[in-house]
Amino acid sequence: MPKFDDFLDYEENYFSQGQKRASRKERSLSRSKDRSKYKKSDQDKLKKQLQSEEPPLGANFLRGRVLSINSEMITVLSNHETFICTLKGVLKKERTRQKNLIAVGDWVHFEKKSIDSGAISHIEKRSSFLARADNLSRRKKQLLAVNIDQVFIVMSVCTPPFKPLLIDRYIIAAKKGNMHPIILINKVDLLDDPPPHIQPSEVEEEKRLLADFEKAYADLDIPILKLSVSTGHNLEKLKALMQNKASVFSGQSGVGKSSLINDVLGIDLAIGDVVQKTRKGSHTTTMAELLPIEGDGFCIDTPGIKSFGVWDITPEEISHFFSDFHPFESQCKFPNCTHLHEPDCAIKAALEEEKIHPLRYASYSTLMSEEPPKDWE
Ligand SMILES: Nc1nc2c(ncn2[C@@H]2O[C@H](COP(=O)(O)OP(=O)(O)OP(=O)(O)O)[C@@H](O)[C@H]2O)c(=O)[nH]1
Ligand SMILES: [Zn+2]
Repeated sequence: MPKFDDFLDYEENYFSQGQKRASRKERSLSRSKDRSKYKKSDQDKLKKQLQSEEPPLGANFLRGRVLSINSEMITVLSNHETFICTLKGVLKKERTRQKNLIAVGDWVHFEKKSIDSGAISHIEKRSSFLARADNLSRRKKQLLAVNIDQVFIVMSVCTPPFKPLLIDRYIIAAKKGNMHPIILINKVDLLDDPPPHIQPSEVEEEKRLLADFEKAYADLDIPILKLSVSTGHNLEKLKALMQNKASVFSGQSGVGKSSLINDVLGIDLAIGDVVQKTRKGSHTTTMAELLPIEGDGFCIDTPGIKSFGVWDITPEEISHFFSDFHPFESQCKFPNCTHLHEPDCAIKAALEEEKIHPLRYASYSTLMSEEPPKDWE
C-alpha cells in the first residue's frame, strides 16, 4: 500500500456525529432550525468564518489549493500556477498522529522554494468532507476530498429509467458531508425523441414520474435541473452553477456523468468506448483529483466517488434529513415512532391528508427498510 494512502484514511469528525450523540429532545429542537442549516448563505458564512480563523500568510508564503496527491508529490494551485510541494518537517510529525493530515481540496499555506516548488507549512480548516466506505481495509472510511461545495446527483430518464427512490440516499450523503445537493435529470431529449426500442407507454410513464417527483421535491430547497448532453439543453446553466465552486458528480452507472464532466471540462472524449475505459483504468487508486473547469471552478472525476457514503446512513440520519416530516413527528403516539408499522402515526395521517407527498413517504420507507445491494459498485 503506498505510504500516502494513509492520508486518505478518514478520521475527521463529521459535524453530524455530535448530532448523533445529542438526545432525542435536543435533536427535535434542532430540527426546527434545520431548513436554514444547509442554505447556501449559511455554508458561505461557515467558509468565511473558517478562513478568518487562519493565521496570516508569512512573507514569501503563498496560499493554494491541493489538486492531487501522488506518491510523495502534492500538486498545489496558487494564482493560476501549479507548484509541486512537500510537507514541512513540523507537519510530517503531526502526520503520524493525524492520519488525514492532507487531502485533495485542502487550502494550504506554503513557502515558495523555486518557481514551481514549495513546502507546505499550514493546512486550513475544512468546510466539508467527501468520504466513502473502504471495502479493502478494516478501517471504515476513506477520505476522498475536502472543501467540496456541491454534489450533482445525476439521474437519467428512459435509459436507465428514472429512479426517484434512490435520490434521497445521495441527498443525505451530501448533506452529511456538509455539501449542497443539486439534482440533475439528464437525457431529457429521450422524452421528446425516444429511441425505437422504448415503447410510447414507457415514455409517458417516465414523464408522469418526473412530474410527480418535481412536485414532491419542489419545497425542499434543492435545485433540480433537467438537461441533455445530446442536445445541449441547459448545459450553460449547469456551467453557471459550477462557477467558483468545487463540484462532484455522483449517480448510477450510465446516467451520463462522464458525458457531463467532459462537456464542462471542455474536452472531447468518446464516451462508453475504449478511450473512456482506458481513462478510467488509469485511475488505479481511489484518489481524487481536482480538475479546473472552463471559467473558474473545479470538478472531481474519480470512478470511486460515485457511491460516496450513500450506503452508510443510519435510521437517525434518515429521519433527521427528512425535514418535511418534522412538523408532524411530535404528534406520533410513540416518541420513537419509525412511521412504518406503528399505530397512531402522525406521518401516516399527514400522508393521507396529502400534507406529505406519497413519493416522499415511499422514499423514506425504502431508505428505512432497504439493505445495501452487494454489487453496488
Ligand atoms: N440520449 C442521450 N444519451 C446520453 C446523454 N448523456 C449521455 N448519454 C449516453 O449515455 C451513455 C452513458 O453515458 P456515460 O457518460 O458513460 O455515463 P456515466 O454516468 O459516466 O456511466 P459510468 O461511467 O458507468 O458511471 C453513453 O452512451 C452516452 O452517450 C443524453 O443527454 N442523452
Ligand atoms: Zn410516526
